[in-house]
Parts: sequence; structure tokens; C-alpha cells
Amino acid sequence: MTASLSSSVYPFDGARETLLARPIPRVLSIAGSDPSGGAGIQADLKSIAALGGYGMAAITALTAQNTVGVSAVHVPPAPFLRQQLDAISADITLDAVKIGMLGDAAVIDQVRSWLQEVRPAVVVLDPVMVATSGDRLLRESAEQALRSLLPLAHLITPNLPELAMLLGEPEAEDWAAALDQGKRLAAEYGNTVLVKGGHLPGPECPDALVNTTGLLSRDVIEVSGPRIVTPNSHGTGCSLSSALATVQARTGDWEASLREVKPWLLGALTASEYLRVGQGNGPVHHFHHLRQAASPGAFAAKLWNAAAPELESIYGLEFIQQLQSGELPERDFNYYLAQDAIYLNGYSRVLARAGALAPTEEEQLFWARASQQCLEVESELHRNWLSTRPVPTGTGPVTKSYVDHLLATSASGSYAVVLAAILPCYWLYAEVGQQLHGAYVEAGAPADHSYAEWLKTYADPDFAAATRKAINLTDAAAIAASDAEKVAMMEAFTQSCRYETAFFDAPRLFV
Ligand SMILES: Nc1ncnc2c1ncn2[C@@H]1O[C@H](COP(=O)(O)OP(=O)(O)O)[C@@H](O)[C@H]1O
Ligand SMILES: Cc1ncc(COP(=O)(O)OP(=O)(O)O)c(N)n1
Repeated sequence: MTASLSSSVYPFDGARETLLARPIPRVLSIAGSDPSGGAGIQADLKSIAALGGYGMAAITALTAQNTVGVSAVHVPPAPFLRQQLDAISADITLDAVKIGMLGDAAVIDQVRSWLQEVRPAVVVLDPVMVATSGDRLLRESAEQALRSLLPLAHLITPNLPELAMLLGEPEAEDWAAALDQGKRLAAEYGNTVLVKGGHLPGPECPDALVNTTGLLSRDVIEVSGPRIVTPNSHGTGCSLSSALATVQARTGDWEASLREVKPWLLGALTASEYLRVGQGNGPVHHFHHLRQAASPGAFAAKLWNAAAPELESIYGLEFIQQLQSGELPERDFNYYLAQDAIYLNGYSRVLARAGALAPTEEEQLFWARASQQCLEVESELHRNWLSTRPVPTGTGPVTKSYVDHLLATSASGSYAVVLAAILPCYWLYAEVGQQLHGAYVEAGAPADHSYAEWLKTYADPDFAAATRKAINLTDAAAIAASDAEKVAMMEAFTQSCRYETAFFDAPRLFV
């Protein structure tokens, strides 16, 4: 009893797998290749992956095309396509199949006989005939053969010229006429038709699922959407049909699938401007929803925005202005140095903790070295700066709070959160140091400046390089972090930024 239970609860277990929803549907695209990557199998594979599926591709035809047009089409021998299809279906259970460009009647015949044998659970047919550029992707002589494929599809996704051609009628000129044609095509072949509004003018761009056999909750399910003003719509039909096949394999519900896919496609059209691919009708951005998370530097930029007001406050502090002009009372400077030495000791422990949590040996080494260098700077402070000055002993309240915050974060936070807490000490210090050193050099590096020796320490290129590395490591950790972790990172970072300001202001308050 125990043994059979434990084997049957595993979701991908043998015979039970067809009864359970597929979390990662296995989706085959039978389509032509677009080497520019915006349409055809390239768009299909991206769309399938973007919607969470595992994509496969059997290539029907090779096109030479870009965003401007199609310059050549090569259709390999149709029996070889059959070999591709047989190789896949002999080994892999297909949760959905999407069919796109077929090229000619011989290819269509092979696909039809394979479909009749394999009977995939979900078949979406995009009856590709002519590209938006006006170039033919299906021989005119193959149009009748294409009609013979329609009864084998569960969903047909023609654009308006294709819908008209399949019915042998003129193209619909408005949405009502398009829906009417969709109903007649669905009734003729007993399946569901997706009527698409892409080829009509106006501010709205609706799509509608049409089925007159009672398969849907209503004969026509319209999903509205705005028309995105963009020159980039290359491959929208391919992307939509393969995305629908993928989501349908997961949900088993056409309406739910269209409601999930339509906003994704709108996002892909909207974000297409970031791609800058080609000079004509460019591709859509299939992975727009991953853009923020995966884009290197994006989280660091957010952190920087959060730090900006704090940096402003630091530059406004009397301590910083007097340090820059050389008018800072010596007792304030001494207090600052003494607190810095205490702080560095605590900070070194937190850096060591980052090393302990680091996911790679390289990062471990970076933080371990940083921890050691921190102790070296601390002893340098004692040896060269503090030994000859009357300095107050004891930990000041700001130093105590800042170190407590860092230690608490390092005790309970993840690697990413610890890095976010550590970063302001690098980043703000490096920025302030650069500003102070720059102003000192601009003033002609006066040798009689009371803090000339100290200001020169700010020009250390190794510290600047270490700061850049710390920023990059924090940014990379954010890319891998969960949403909750990112929130915790931002909190830890902004808290440390506040302490950086308070640290520079502490001599004014506590001396
Ligand atoms: N400018 C646009 N704004 C919003 N959606 C669009 C736009 N152009 C096309 N679509 C959508 O892209 C999909 C493909 O539509 P369509 O252009 O009609 O087909 P095809 O790409 O096969 O010619 C549909 O979901 C349609 O609503
Ligand atoms: C190889 C290949 N297949 C299909 C198309 C047509 O793409 P589609 O998404 O229908 O629309 P447009 O890109 O023509 O707007 C293609 N161009 N190439």
C-alpha cells in the first residue's frame, strides 16, 4: 500500500501522467524557419518557452527573410519532414502541436497523415499563406490541400486575409463581418476559430474565439485589447498560436488560454521597441516579462536611486563641507577616525559572513580578502592616525547602531540581503571620497590643507575597483533573488545608507 501510494503521487509517473495537468507542456512546432528570429519556428520556440513550455521544432521550410521581406524559400523533400515528425513522436509524448508555414501540398500531405496517426491532444493550426510583407509562404496550388488539414485542428488561427481565402470570400472589412466569417468557418469544420483583429484599423485590437457546437461557454468569446502603435508586429500570428497551444496544454480551456496569452502578447508588442532588430517590421519581445529581473544592472540602478537622497544629505553635512574646506575642528575629525576604527572591526566580521555565504569560491575569496583588508585599514588607522591624537574611547551611539544593524542582518539575512547591507559602506564612501578628493585636486591640492593627507587616501584605485565589484555582485545576487528577498535587500540597503549619513554627522552631535 505504502509503496504504490508513494509511486503514484509523483506527478510525472508513467500511466498517470495523462490524468494530470502538465506543468511544463511539451509543445511541438511544425513550421518554417525565419533566420531573423521574429517569426516561424524561432518565434514559436521563444513563445513556448515564454509561456512555460518545453519547445520542439520540426522544420517544414527554410526562408531567407528579415524584417523587410522574404527573399527566398526552400522547401526540403517532404519525406524528410515525416522522418523528423516520426523521430519526435516515437520518443516523446506531445502535449500540444502548433502548425505554421507548410510551403506546399506535399508537406501538407505528410503532416496530415502524421496527425491522423498520432492524434495529438491539442492541435493549433495557423494557416500561414502570405507574410505581412506580401511574400507568399504557401504555394497557391496548395490552398486546397491546406483546407484538408482543417478538420484535424482543434483551433484555427487565420488572419483576415487567410480567413477570407479559406472561405473563398472577399476579406472582411470590419469586426462584425470578420466574426461572421469566423462563425461560418467554425461551423464548416466543426472546430474553434480564433478571429484576429490585427488587420483592421482603429484604436481597439480584439480577438475572438468562435465555436458554434457548444464547446465554449458562448458561441463567440471576445477578448478586447488596445491596438499598440508600433512598427514591430513581425511574427505576432506565429507567437500567438504557439503560445495558445502551450497554455491550452496546461489549462485545457481555450478561453482561459486566450485571456492569459493576450496580455502577454500586448506586453511583447509594447516592449518590442527595446529590441531594435532590423529596419522594417521588427519582432516582438517574447521575454518582456523577464526583462527587469534578468537585466544586469537594473537592481543596482534601483539601489542607486534609493541612495541618491542620502548622498545629497551627506554633501549637505557640516562635517563633509568642513572636511573639504579644511576647517573641520580637529576634535571632530579625531572622533570620526576613532569611530571608524571601531566600525571597521565590526564591518570586517560582516564581510567574513558574506564570504561564508558566498555561492562561489571566487566570491568567497573576494569577501574574505575584503574582510582582511578591513582589519588592515583598522590597524593602519591606529598606527598612523590615532596613536598621535587625543581620541575618545568607547563606541558612539551611531557606530553601535550601524554595526548592530549589519551584524543582525548578517546573522539572519540571505547572501543577497547581507550584500545589500554591506554595499553602502563601499558605494557611498567611494562616491563621497571621489567628490572630496576631486574638489581637493581642483583647488590645486594645497599642501597646507589640514586634511591633505587624509583626502589623498580617497584616491585609491583599488578601493574604486573593489566597489565596482561589490556593486556587481549585489546586482547579480538580486537577479537570482526572490521578490521577498529583493524587498529585504532594499530595506537593508536603505537602512545602511541612513547610517552612513548619521556616521558622518555623529561628530557634530556627540563630540
Ligand atoms: N498593433 C497591434 N496591437 C495589439 N495587438 C496586435 C497588433 N497587431 C496584431 N495584434 C495581435 O496580434 C495577433 C496576430 O494578429 P494578426 O496581425 O491579425 O495576425 P497575423 O500576424 O497572423 O497576420 C492578434 O492577437 C492580434 O490581436
Ligand atoms: C517562416 C515564417 N513563418 C510564418 C511567417 C508569418 O508570420 P506571421 O506571424 O503570420 O505574421 P507576419 O510576420 O507575416 O506579420 C513568416 N513570416 N515566416
